[in-house]
Amino acid sequence: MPEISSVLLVMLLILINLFNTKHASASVIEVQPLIDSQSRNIVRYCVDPDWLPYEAIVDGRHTGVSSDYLALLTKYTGLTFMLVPTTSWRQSLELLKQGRCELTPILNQTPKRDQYLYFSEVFFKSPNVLVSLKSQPFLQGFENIGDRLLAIPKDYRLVEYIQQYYPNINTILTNSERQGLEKVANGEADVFVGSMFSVNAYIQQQGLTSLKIAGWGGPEDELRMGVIHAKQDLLPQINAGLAKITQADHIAIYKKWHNITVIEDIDYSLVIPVLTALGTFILFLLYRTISIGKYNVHLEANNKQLQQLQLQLEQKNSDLDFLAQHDPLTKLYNRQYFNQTFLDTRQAPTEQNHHNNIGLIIIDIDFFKAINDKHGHAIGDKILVQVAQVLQTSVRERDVVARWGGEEFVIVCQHVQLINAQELCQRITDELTHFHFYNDIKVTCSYGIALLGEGEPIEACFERADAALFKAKQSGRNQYCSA
Ligand SMILES: Nc1nc2c(ncn2[C@@H]2O[C@H](COP(=O)(O)OP(=O)(O)OP(=O)(O)O)[C@@H](O)[C@H]2O)c(=O)[nH]1
Repeated sequence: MPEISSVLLVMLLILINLFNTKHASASVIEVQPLIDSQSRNIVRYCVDPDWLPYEAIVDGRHTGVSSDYLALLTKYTGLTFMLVPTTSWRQSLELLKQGRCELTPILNQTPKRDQYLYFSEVFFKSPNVLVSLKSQPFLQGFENIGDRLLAIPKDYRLVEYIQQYYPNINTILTNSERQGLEKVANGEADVFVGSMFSVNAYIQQQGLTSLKIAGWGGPEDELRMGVIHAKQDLLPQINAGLAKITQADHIAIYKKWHNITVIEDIDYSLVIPVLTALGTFILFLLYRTISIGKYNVHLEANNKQLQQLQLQLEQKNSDLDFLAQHDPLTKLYNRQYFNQTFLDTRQAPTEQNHHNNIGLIIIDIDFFKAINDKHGHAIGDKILVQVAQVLQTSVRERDVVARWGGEEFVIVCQHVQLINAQELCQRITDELTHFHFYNDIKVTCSYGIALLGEGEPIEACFERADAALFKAKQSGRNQYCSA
């Protein structure tokens, strides 16, 4: 992760640098038009058009460190500086030699240049550095260059320096610092020597990240302004102006143009494993997401199935509950329900039962065997169902009708007197008379009535009702008897 962060940091620094450079290029010295070429206040000057951050010509305008210093000199000397545009440093030097330029604002002093220029005091210093591919060892200085091919911009002070002090070094002259650096990056030269500030700027602008600073390159640059011999009278004014430049001004210019940033090459040996690991992790996440998605679909289907099974189970349970308490043929309560509810002998008769005035009616279909015999058992079943309907519709809502077994039924009435139970039996008899049974079969019933006595067990009451039924049968059927 630190590697990724440093890559991002370097990208950020490059962007900042580009912004600064662009911003800076807008900071140009405004050159006043030449009104009177003989005027003492107008100084024509030439620059290196391609030597950022020291100086350059961008869109026909002078920019860079020397541009800012000339702006200060304009303020402190009253001189007006007018740029004579050139396309190369060599051309600028030629124009200076010819007197068509009177000043150049930033350069090193050399014996050759002394022949046609006078130099101001030093106002800017910068070390020179050796630049090589990262694969090269650290060279420390010119002593360790050996057989390597050294690129130097032509007409730069360093050419004279190398020729004088290291004549055995193999050199190749380039048109500019930019071209020299590109030759090293391309492998056409092994080492380049140039000013640290401008080297750094070019490496960043061109993205030459395969290069590194491999050592110091000779004496540091001591940069001055140069005026042609014919204009030597300008020199005191210029030195006086330079002397007025405050430390704060120097630092401001230095900060504005000096942004040395060591550009780290992307370490692909680390980036590739990191990307591979990241890719693997993303693939794993993808696989996991797909698997979970499939599992969820499967789970959802299972849940639906489970819900359906649960519904079926609830239905079955409900059916079972119903069957446990009801007669499957007539759907009336069955004998088990009746016993559990009314005839549980373990329960003593309660006060509640007595207060409720419970009446029991046992009902038995007359001559049902003959119906079965004559019309068949299936019709017999249908008759049982129809009798059950008649009983159910004849009772009040709170009365309970149950099939006791065979062709026998029981009705449990609450809050009844004997007369009410007898009326109920009569009502049922009337209903049966008018009811249209299958095959126009005539159906009658006999009834045994008993009211629950005070303190009497329900069981005993039931036996009395049964005895009353027997009596009704004995008395000719189709009638009720009370016990
Ligand atoms: N179809 C049908 N017949 C049943 C069912 N349960 C009992 N039976 C019949 O009911 C008849 C009862 O006959 P019996 O006990 O002799 O009584 P009965 O013929 O009704 O005569 P009485 O009660 O004396 O009037 C028998 O033939 C049983 O087979 C049933 O669920 N369906």
